[in-house]
Amino acid sequence: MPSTTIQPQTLYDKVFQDHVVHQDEHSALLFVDRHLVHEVTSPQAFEGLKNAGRKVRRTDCTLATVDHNTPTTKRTNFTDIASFVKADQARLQCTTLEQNVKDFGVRYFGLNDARQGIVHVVGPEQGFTLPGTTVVCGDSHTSTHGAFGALAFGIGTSEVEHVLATQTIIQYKSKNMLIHVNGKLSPGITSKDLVLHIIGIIGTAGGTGCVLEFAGDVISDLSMESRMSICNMAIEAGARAGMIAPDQITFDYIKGRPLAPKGAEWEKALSYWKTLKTDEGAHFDSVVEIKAQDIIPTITWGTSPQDALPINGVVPDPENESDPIKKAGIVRALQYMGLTPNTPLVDITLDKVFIGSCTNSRIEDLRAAAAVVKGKHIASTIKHAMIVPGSGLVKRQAEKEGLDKVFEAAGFDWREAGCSMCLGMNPDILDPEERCASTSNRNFEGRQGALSRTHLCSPAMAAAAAIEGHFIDVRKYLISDSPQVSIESDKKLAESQMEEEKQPKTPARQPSPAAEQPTPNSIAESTSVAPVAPAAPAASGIPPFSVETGVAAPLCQENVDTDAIIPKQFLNTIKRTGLKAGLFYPLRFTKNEVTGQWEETNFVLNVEPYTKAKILVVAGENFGCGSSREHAPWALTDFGLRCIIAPSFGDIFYNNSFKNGLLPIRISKEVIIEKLLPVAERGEQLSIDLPNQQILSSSGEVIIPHFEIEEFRKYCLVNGFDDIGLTLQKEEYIKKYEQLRSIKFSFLEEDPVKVIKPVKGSKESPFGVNAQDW
Ligand SMILES: CC(C)[C@H](C(=O)O)[C@@H](O)C(=O)O
Ligand code: SF4
Repeated sequence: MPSTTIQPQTLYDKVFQDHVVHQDEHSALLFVDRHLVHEVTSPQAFEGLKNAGRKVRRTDCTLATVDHNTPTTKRTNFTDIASFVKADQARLQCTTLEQNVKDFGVRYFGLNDARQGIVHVVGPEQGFTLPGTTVVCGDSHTSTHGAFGALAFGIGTSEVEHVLATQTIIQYKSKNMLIHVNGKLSPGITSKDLVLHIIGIIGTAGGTGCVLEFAGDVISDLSMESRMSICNMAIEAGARAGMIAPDQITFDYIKGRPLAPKGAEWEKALSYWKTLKTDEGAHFDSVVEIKAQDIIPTITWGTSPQDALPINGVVPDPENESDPIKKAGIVRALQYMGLTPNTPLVDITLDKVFIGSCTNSRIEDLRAAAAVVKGKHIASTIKHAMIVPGSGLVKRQAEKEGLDKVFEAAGFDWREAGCSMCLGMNPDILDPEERCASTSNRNFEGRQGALSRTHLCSPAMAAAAAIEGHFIDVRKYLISDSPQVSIESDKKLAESQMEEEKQPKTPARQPSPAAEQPTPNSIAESTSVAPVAPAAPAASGIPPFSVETGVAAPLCQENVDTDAIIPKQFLNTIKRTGLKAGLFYPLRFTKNEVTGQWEETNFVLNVEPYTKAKILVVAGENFGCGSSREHAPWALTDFGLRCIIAPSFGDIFYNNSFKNGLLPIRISKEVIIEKLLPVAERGEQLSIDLPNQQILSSSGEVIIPHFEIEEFRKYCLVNGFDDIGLTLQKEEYIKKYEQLRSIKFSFLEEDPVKVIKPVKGSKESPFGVNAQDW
C-alpha cells in the first residue's frame, strides 16, 4: 500500500508541485504564471506562432520590453524606435517586437515608457514577479526572480514559442542543493561579493542539474535587491534556478507595487506565500556551507565567473595547477586578459568602468556606488565610466535622490536604462584589449566587445576602482573618508512609484460555475486525472535523429560558454538560419596584429577532416554554459553538427539542443578521454545510434554500449516531433489547471493589462499601453 505520510518538501518541490498540469513517468508539464519577453530571443518564436496560426494563450501572463540592444543615450528627442535605433539588425529586432506585441496583444513597455528597462529589473519592480510563481523568459538571468521564492529560469526561443502557445513548459525535476550562508557579512561586503565567492568555491558547473536554495542568517538579513543579485548569478553556477524563501522583507517589497495583488486577494496571497519555505527535515541532494566571515571584497581575474578571488589575492600561476586541461585554461585566460601570474589584484589598472546590468543596476546599487564617489573624481586614466540604471523608474528615483548629480560631478556618464555594456549588443562596448571593472555577471571572452577584458565586482568596488584607476579594497575607502548619501528606504521607493501608478482594483477572473473549490494540494492531483484530449497530429518541426555517422572532432576545453559558441554580434537576427559564420568565432578567428584583419586559426573545426564534422567530442565539463541563446544550437547545426558528446552541459543549452535536432550526450570525462577522444584525434568517424543508445566506431565496433537519455526527449528526437504539437494534445489538462488556478491562486488572475493606466504626463502608445512622456 502506498504510504500516506506527507514527506517534508523543499521550497523548490513545493512550487514545482503546485504548477504540475500533467505528470508522466519522466517529465512534467508545468503551468507558467509569468512570461517576460524581450527583443532578442522572441522574433523567431512569434514567427513560429504566426506560421502555425497560433495565438498567445495568456496575454495577461506575458510582459514584454526592449532592453538588450537599445541605445542608452538621451531620449529627449525620441519619436519612435525605428528612428532611434541606428544599427540595422538591432532596429529590426526592436521593430519586430513592437509589431509582434501589437499583433498578439501583449503588454509592452517601450522606450517612451518610464517602466522600460532590463526585463529582470522590470518584472520585480512592477510586482509582476510574485512568490510561488513560475517565471520564465528567453534569457538565462531569469534566475533573478527566484529571490522572491519563485521558480524562475531561462528558456530558449523554441520554449518561448511553446510558452506563448500553451502557457506551459515541459520540465524534468532538478536536484535540490542548499547553499547555507552562516554568520554575518562584515561591513562593506555585499551580496555580489558573496555570490562571486560562492561561485569561486563551487565552480560554474557546481550547480549543474540543481535548483539552488540560498538560506541562512546572512540571506535572511539581505534586502530584496541584494537577494536578486545573488539569484541572478545562480545561472553562473550552472544551476537551473536559484531560490530564496519569501519572508517579511519580500512581502514588504511587493506590497503596493502596481501589479501586486490588492485587498482581500493580498491577504489570500500572503497566507499562501507564508507556506513557501523548506520543511524541517526536507532532503537536499547536496549542501554547501559558506562562512560569511571568510568573505572580503571579491573580483574576477579571468574569463569565467568562477575565476573569483578576494581582493587581497594575486593573479593565479598556472604552474600550480596539475590538471592539464585546467592548466591550459588558465594559460589561455591569462593571455586573453593580458595578466602576469602573481600580480596583486590591487595592481590591476583599468580603462573603463561599467555600473549596470540585471545583477547590479537597482537603486540600492546606485546608492552604494554614489556613497563611494561622492565628493571625488574618477582617475584621469579612466577613459569612460558609465552608470546605466536598470529601468526608467530606477533612473527617475536616483534623480529624485540627486544621485545623478553625484555621479556627474565625479565624472561618470549618466545613461538611460538597458543592458548596455553588460554584453554590448548596443553601441556601448569596450575597444579591443580595454580593461573594465564591471558590475555585470559574465566575464567571458569578447563579452563586452571583441577582445575586451572584463573584471566582475560589486558596485562599490567598481566605483572605488573608477576613482583610483585600479582595483582597491573598498573597505578602506568607505571607512576612511566617504560620506554616505542619504538613503530612502525600499518601502518609500515602492510608494513613490505607486503614487504615479496607483491602480483601481479590477475583479479577479470568474471561476467557471462548475469548478469545485480545490483543497491546498489538489491542483496536481485533479489535473493528473483529467481526460486526455483526442490526439491531434504532432507538428513535425525538427530533423529526426536515428543513426548518424560522421567525422568526430575533438575539443579539449572546459566551460565552453554560449558566448564563445556564438558571440553577441551574431544574435541580432530574426532568423534561425545562417549562423554558421559566427560559430566559435573567438576560437576560429584571430586578429592579425600587423594587418588588423581577422584570420582563421588552427581551431579544430578549421582543419581537415573536421571541417565536415558531424560530431563534437568535448573532453571538458560544462559545455554550453551561460546565456540561453538558442543561436548556439542553431549555429552548431548550421555548421553540420548533429551530436555533441561532453561530460556535462549547461542546462539551457542541453534543452535547446533537443529542440533543434542536435543530440547532446553526457559521458564521463574519463571515458571520453579514454575511448572517444583518441578516435576523434585520429580524424575517424563515429556512429551515434540513438534508438539503441550506443556509440560505435566506423567499423561497427561498439565503443560505448549504453548512454543515458531521457525517454521523452529520445522519443521526440527519433520521430522529429516538436513539443508544441505534443503539448497541445494535453489541452484538457491545461484548461483544467487554469480553472483550478483561477480559484486557488485567484490573486494571480487580475488582468494587469486592464489595470495599467496612463502615468502622469503620459500619452497613449500605439500598443495599447501607456507611454511616459520623456
Ligand atoms: C541575449 C540573451 C539570450 C542572453 C542570455 O540568455 O543571458 C543575454 O541576456 C546574456 O546575458 O548573455
Ligand atoms: S545579463 Fe546583461 S545582457 Fe543579459 S539580461 Fe542581464 S543585463 Fe541584459
